[in-house]
Amino acid sequence: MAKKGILLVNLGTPDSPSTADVKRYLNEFLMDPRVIDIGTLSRTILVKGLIVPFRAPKSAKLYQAIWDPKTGSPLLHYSILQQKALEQRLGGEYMVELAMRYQNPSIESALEKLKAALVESIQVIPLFPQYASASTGSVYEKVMDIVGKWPTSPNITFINSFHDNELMIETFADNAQKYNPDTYDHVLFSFHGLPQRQLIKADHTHNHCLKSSGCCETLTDANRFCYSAQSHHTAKLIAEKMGIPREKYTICFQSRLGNDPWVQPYTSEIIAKLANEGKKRLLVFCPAFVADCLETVYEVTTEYGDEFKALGGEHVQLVESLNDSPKFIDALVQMVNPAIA
Ligand SMILES: C=CC1=C(C)c2cc3[nH]c(cc4nc(cc5[nH]c(cc1n2)c(C)c5CCC(=O)O)C(CCC(=O)O)=C4C)c(C)c3C=C
Ligand SMILES: [Fe+2]
Ligand SMILES: [Fe+2]
Repeated sequence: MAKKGILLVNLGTPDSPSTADVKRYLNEFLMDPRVIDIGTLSRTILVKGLIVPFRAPKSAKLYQAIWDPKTGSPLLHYSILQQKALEQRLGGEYMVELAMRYQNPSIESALEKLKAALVESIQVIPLFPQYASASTGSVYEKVMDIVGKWPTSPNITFINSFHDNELMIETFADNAQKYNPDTYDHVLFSFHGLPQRQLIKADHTHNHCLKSSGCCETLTDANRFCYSAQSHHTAKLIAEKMGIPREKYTICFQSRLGNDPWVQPYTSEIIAKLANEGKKRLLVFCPAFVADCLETVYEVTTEYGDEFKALGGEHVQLVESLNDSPKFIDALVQMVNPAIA
């Protein structure tokens, strides 16, 4: 009997932490018009002339700091574990492939494997809990660019977002327990940032995002694709699950690139504010990522940790990501087939 195909897609990572490989990765990533959403000529000048030449050697050093001698990039390592665990949990009826939107394993190669196995259907799961055009939307576009050219169009479906998935929320809450959350002065929910322009573009009502104060902080029917509103919703659900009172946590956005305004508040500014208020210990969740990666292991633990200490703080504790925790694999099983979960 033909198997059902599942394609897990995460963002991407360089093949190695060498400057040449980081350059290739950043070029592919940042030349995506959904990631830097400006005209082609301006994007080419900005990315190839400015960002990549200056950023690649610096980023390569950061990747070298997190690269495991045996398992390589944490993002790829945990993604492979997720793929293997999901395939095992789903059983013989399913074939699970992993791809990265940028670099390797490529979406092309993963789709070719599913096609060669004559799968009866393909379900694509972009591994981004909150919808953004720069992440989920880009995966849709790339998959459809490839599959749309096949002579036989497969039965294909996509998971759009899973910002409120109960098992995902529980996994983050469970992961925090071992740090005794009550012993922290404040909790941060730090999401990957996004240019404000992209929030406005993704507003399908054309009349909602960033139109009034706080409009992107509550999820409603009108802004259901808003990355900020979905992020606020995820944070609220984790906080509720853990019983963290509203005044004890802040939702913020990290990893800003360039000078354009991004979704606010910025994590670095919140860290400085909390240090100035005399807070000593911070517990940080990064619920935009399903796997630990440069943005969690390096940016939060090392960069924000050092910044906080330099301003008088004592400790920044990252709550591990979902990685291959069995409950998160259950969440993926549920997305594929609620009857199995
Ligand atoms: C305009 C720039 C960027 C946008 C928009 C953006 C959106 C976005 N990214 C992720 C997930 C990840 N991003 C990661 C790294 C990363 N992101 C950017 C820039 C934008 N991201 C850069 C330049 C980098 C590289 C790191 C660096 O050079 O400092 C990663 C980690 C990859 C890894 O190998 O570990 C992830 C994951 C999402 C979900 C998103 C939209 C919401
Ligand atoms: Fe990013
Ligand atoms: Fe919004």
